[in-house]
Amino acid sequence: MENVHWIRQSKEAPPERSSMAAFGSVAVVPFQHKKLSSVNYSCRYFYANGWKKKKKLRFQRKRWIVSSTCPPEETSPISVSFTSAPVPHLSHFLTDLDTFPHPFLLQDATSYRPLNLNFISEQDGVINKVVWNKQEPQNLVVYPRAGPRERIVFDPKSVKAAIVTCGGLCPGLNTVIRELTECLRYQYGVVDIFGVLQGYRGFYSKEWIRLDPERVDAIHKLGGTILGSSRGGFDLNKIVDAIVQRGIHQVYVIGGDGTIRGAAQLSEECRRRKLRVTVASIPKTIDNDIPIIDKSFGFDTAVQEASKAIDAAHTEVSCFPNGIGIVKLMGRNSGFIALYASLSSREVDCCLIPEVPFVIHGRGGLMEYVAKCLSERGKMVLVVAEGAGQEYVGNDPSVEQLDASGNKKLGDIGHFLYEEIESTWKKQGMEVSMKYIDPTYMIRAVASNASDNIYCTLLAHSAVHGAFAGYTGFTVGPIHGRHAYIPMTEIVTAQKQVDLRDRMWSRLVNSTGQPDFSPRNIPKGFQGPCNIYSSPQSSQESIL
Ligand SMILES: Nc1ncnc2c1ncn2[C@@H]1O[C@H](COP(=O)(O)OP(=O)(O)O)[C@@H](O)[C@H]1O
Ligand SMILES: O=P(O)(O)OC[C@H]1O[C@](O)(COP(=O)(O)O)[C@@H](O)[C@@H]1O
Ligand SMILES: [Mg+2]
Repeated sequence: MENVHWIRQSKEAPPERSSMAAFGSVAVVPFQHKKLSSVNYSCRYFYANGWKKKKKLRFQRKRWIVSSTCPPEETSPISVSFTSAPVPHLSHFLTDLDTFPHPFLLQDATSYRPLNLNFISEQDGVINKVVWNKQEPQNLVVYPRAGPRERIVFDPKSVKAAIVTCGGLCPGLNTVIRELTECLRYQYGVVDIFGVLQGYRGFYSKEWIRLDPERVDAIHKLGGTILGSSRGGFDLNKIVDAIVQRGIHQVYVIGGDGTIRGAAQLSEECRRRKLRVTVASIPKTIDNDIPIIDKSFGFDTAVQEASKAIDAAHTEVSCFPNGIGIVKLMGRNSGFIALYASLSSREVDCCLIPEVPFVIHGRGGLMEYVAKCLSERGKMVLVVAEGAGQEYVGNDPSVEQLDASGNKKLGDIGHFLYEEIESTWKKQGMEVSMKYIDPTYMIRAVASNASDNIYCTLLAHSAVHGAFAGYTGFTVGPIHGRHAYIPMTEIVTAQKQVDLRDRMWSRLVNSTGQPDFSPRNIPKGFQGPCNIYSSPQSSQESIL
């Protein structure tokens, strides 16, 4: 049974470049053929007829091969089904949708042209999963692959586009604005490109500005957004009215989860009014909490900047007796920045994130670990995400405080830990050198680094291609490295958080050496935030 191969049999040969979504539910059955063992193929779809080794595969004509060898004991069929992601499209509600050739195809096109004119077909897809267990049935989702289409639904010369940035700052905002403008002008020939100032409220309360390649030429070198941003101010009807009044066809919204919730409503309202308007979003947030996509732009840069703060903390604590450095980083509900910056620096002894509750005092708690670090190394670097340990510092839940966008205002866990650690050791007459670093806005108010710049370029270009293809209510982003169009409604249903079962979190714990401070791991009698002196069992515990 050594040369077992998995063959996906299909009665009808699928047409050239057919989308996997079109195949429906399939059974995968094992097939044995010794000659195949010499053929080097992997987990891709191959069209047997198209293979060079025709002789060897003669018997397999008009069949699809799924993967190479599989363990001999697995012989039962696996059920694999494909569902197409329901990305809204103008053709769903506009019956008279004309199409036009892509400007790349026009002989007189002066715009940028890809050398090989590699257009993306509507049948091309990106699957949501690349790692699977061969014994488990698979329900795969296929998203339309991002990229230029041969036929587009707007005459580029008549298109008016608007760009807006909303929510908190993020490295790369200006690069996205620049590349939207450049792609619209140079790849499609769009002349009327407008920048909406100060976020959503700017649609109806501010003058818009004109954007062109000259104006945006050097902005990718700047932090922030040349358009300005804001929280709050989302007024659906006023915004759509402004879009109609100014004759806008394409709206590009750059923002995070809140912004995309608003953009989904804009797209829906345009559909309801039967407007020939597409709404595209480019997902932004340093928190990296957007689901489905691999990561959000600006995250890499933020991690890089956060690592500098950690380095500074480490230098400080290394030079003073019993140095304890606390670095507070952004991350409202997700601890990705804290996790990745800690992992990259390798000098962090403890990383606290919103996803992991922690006990401070008592056996197995944070203070016990601080004592251990000081006695073993004479120093400690602690990184805390702003959303961690909110049960200790959260405001009165009966009067929940929200910002203008409806986001919960957080208590200051950084200062709380600073004071708690300092006072615990002071009580014992022990000298500790406390250092507190809060680089909050410094990690996001910078220009994007090189890799984020490239990433922003791809996101912006993909968004423009998607809008010209007629998609609306979509977000763009890479899924396992390939850019795809994703319905906004899917993006806003969940927030991505650090998966504690994932090996990345294990790597962090291995790197810091921190124990599990979560309440379930603490012996009874030592739980809760304020039980510092309850049931002391040794002199060591009594100070914790
Ligand atoms: N549920 C929502 N529906 C409509 N608009 C929203 C919603 N949540 C937030 N917004 C708007 O989106 C913009 C940015 O939201 P915010 O949460 O501040 O930042 P981010 O988009 O980065 O998450 C704000 O103008 C806000 O009013
Ligand atoms: O002080 P501000 O501007 O409200 O921003 C603080 C928040 O912005 C963020 O950087 C990103 O949040 P958004 O993605 O919602 O913009 C959070 O990490 C942080 O809590
Ligand atoms: Mg947000």
